Order: sequence, then C-alpha cells, then structure tokens
Amino acid sequence: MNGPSASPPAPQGSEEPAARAVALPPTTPPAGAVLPPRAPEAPAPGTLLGSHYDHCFGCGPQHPQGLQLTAVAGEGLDVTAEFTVRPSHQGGPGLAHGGVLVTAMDETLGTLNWLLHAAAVTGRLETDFVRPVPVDAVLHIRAWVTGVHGRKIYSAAEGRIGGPDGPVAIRAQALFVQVKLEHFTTHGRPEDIKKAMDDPDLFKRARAFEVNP
Ligand SMILES: CCCCC/C=C\C/C=C\C/C=C\C/C=C/CCCC(=O)SCCNC(=O)CCNC(=O)[C@H](O)C(C)(C)COP(=O)(O)OP(=O)(O)OC[C@H]1O[C@@H](n2cnc3c(N)ncnc32)[C@H](O)[C@@H]1OP(=O)(O)O
Repeated sequence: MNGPSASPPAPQGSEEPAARAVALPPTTPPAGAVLPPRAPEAPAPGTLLGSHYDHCFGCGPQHPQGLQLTAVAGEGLDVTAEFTVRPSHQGGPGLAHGGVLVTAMDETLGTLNWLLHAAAVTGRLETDFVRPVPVDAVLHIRAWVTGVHGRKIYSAAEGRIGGPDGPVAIRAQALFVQVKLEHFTTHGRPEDIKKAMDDPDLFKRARAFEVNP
C-alpha cells in the first residue's frame, strides 16, 4: 500500500524531533473529491442497518463480548448509532476505555458503506477524546461522508453523551479504502471464510457489495 510507513523511533538524541515526525496523509477530502448521491441500493432513511457479519466485534449479534452496535440510515450520506458502555468496556474505573470508543466510531463510520453500496475497510482513523464517558452512558454517534476520491472514502463522526444533542465526548475522521471481496477471502482465516461463504445470506450480501475499483 502507498500509505504512510511508520518507522521505529530513531535512537534518542540522534535527530531533531521534527526530523523524526512522520507526515501522515490527511483524513479530509482532497481537491477533486466528490459527494456522490446515495446509491440506488442504499437502505431507505430510517432503516435499521443490519450487521455485516454476525461475529463482528463491533456489530455482530452473535458476539457476546462485542459492542453489538446498531446503526440507522439517515436522510443523506449519514447514519446514527447508539452504543451503551458496559462494565466490560472499562479502561479507568467506571470509565469507557478509549480503544473501545474508537471501535464504536470505526464501526459506525463503516456502516456508511451501506449508503454508498461499497465494501471498504478503514485505512486511517483519527480521534479526539473530548470528555470521559462513564459506564452505563449511551454514546449517541452520528457519522457522515465528507467526500469520495477514487477508491478513497472520507468521513467524519461525533459521539455525544446524555442524549443526541448532549455534549460531544469524541470526534473522529476517517479514510476508508474500497476493496473487492477478495480482500476478505484472501486474508481472512480460512475456516472463518469457509463458514461465511457457506452462509447463503452473508455470501449474497458480500457479493452484492462487490466493487470494481
Ligand atoms: C466472505 C466474507 C465477507 C464479509 C464482508 C461482507 C460485507 C462487507 C461489506 C460492507 C461492510 C459494511 C460495514 C462495515 C463495517 C466495518 C467497520 C470496521 C471497519 C474496519 O475496521 S476494517 C479493518 C481494519 N482495516 C484493515 O484491516 C485495512 C488493512 N489495510 C489494507 O488492507 C490495505 O492497506 C488497504 C486496503 C487499506 C489499501 O491497500 P490497497 O493495496 O488496496 O490500496 P493502495 O495501497 O493502492 O491505496 C489506495 C489509495 O488509498 C491510500 N491509502 C491506503 N492506505 C492508506 C492509509 N493508511 N492512510 C492514508 N491513505 C491510504 C493510498 O495512498 C492510495 O491513494 P491514491 O489512490 O491517491 O494513490
């Protein structure tokens, strides 16, 4: 891939800090990016977007330790989702782990794929943690597409607590890259791929997503 390469840090004192910094590509759309219309196959506004894979840590109903996140299609290229922080999601005592919150943002941003009718994986995800999120809080997440440039899909999201209009607890920006079905079949653990392929519903869903970048 042509993304940034993260090199191990240079020995201390050998370079100026600025020389050791890695220039990361932006998660904001470049000039020439477009905001496409909703795909003709996009679920209607208000539709509960199903899980893309029953065992997904983010959205799978058959993943007992997962986030079991559910999202709803918005009117445009946007979705909303709710995630309830459970005791098993703690980082600090009584507080959500930051990585779990990032997963909730990643998953919600990923559901934008349904509206574009494109299979895409996260290439880059930036997050700002704005305020701590307690256990039992509901994170109200909104995510939207900010631009599409070739295979690259740019998006943003925010998570609020205390209600959909409550204070922002987390913000995110992401760059997803469209992939073919072979991305999964080539790289996934064979026994899981076989099981997924044997599930006619999942296979149909996955095939329907096939893109020709
Ligand atoms: C059989 C089972 C099927 C099951 C699936 C079924 C359905 C799926 C459909 C829909 C799913 C619906 C909802 C999904 C919800 C999911 C939420 C979770 C999402 C994730 O959690 S997913 C896991 C984490 N994710 C990864 O596991 C990716 C690992 N990675 C790679 O697999 C490659 O790295 C890849 C594919 C990213 C790129 O590889 P590649 O070879 O295809 O493309 P290439 O490198 O040419 O990049 C093309 C252009 O993107 C730019 N670019 C690339 N990477 C960049 C980066 N990091 N930063 C900035 N720019 C980047 C380049 O600079 C170039 O830009 P330009 O075109 O301008 O030159």
